[in-house]
Amino acid sequence: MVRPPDLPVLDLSGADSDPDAFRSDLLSAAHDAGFFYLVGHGIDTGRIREVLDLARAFFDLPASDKEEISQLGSPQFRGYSRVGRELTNGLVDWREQIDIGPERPAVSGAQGFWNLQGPNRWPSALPRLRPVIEQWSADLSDVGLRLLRHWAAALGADESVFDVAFAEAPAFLLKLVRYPGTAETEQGVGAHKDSGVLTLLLVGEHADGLEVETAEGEWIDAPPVPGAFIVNIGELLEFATGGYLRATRHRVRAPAPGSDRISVPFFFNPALDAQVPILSLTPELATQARGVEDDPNNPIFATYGENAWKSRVRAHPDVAEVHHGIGATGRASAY
Ligand SMILES: O=C(O)CCC(=O)C(=O)O
Ligand SMILES: [Fe+2]
Repeated sequence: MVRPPDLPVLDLSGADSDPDAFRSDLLSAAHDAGFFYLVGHGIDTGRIREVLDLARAFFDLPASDKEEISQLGSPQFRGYSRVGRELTNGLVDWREQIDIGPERPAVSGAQGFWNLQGPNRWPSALPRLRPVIEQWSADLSDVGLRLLRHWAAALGADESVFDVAFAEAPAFLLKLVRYPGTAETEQGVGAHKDSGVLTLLLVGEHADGLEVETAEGEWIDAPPVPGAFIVNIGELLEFATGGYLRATRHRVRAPAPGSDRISVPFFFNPALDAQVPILSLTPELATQARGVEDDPNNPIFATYGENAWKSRVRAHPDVAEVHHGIGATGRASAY
């Protein structure tokens, strides 16, 4: 039995025939909860199944096949990290994962966030992964851009106001994630906001454990809805709208021993050197904007790459140290 979610469900297939209704729902979903389910997105269930099956197949591989693409071998933070190698709020996240980005050459002599550009690491034991994920990333980027255009229009801006930031070399990030069951910790991934623009999250069947913080500071469950993506706002969209759209904190509870959770988050992000435009809201919307959250432990940078560099270095201090000589900051911080 699928539990009805506490979060809104939006249907993108209705957006062309009745954009006004869709936009108004989109605006309130992203203003209030900052999290919603998206159906009618046009990605068929066979492809969703294939991506989840490939993720499962990867995590079932022997450790040596997974370590072949260890993230420790990538200055760009790409590849596999086993349980124990990632931190949120200074604590270990109980998950293993592959990080994948756009396939581009590394920048020679790169400084700062330009170190995030470079090649992926693909497992030789699972050759089908690369073509499937490359197509998936292209298709989810289209869905992401459609949503952004509806948001722009709903906020009273030109529909294409965000396009330029994504037009050349958008720097998406995709993860295949597995949270093994454990009695050792409750932290699958600790509470955080996503650092980009928006996230399209695919979760496996029965993949419980995602929790979302409400505006009142309570935590509610976001259970899986078959065929739907879970969508949430990233810090840059909060920034672009003076806090009218909410980058909602969320976390994943570690599964009970004997079970696990598979998820495939797709972070739709602009070019590393892009600044997302700050929108001038209509007076009515402006009165409801809450301002960008001012958290001294988690400054939000206007340039996407700086925001991404902040979160990658914090999440993977081992890669930061080995490749970039950055020591652990030791301070509690968002993801
Ligand atoms: O695994 C999930 O369901 C959510 C993961 C997440 O929030 C993240 O990686 O940013
Ligand atoms: Fe997240």
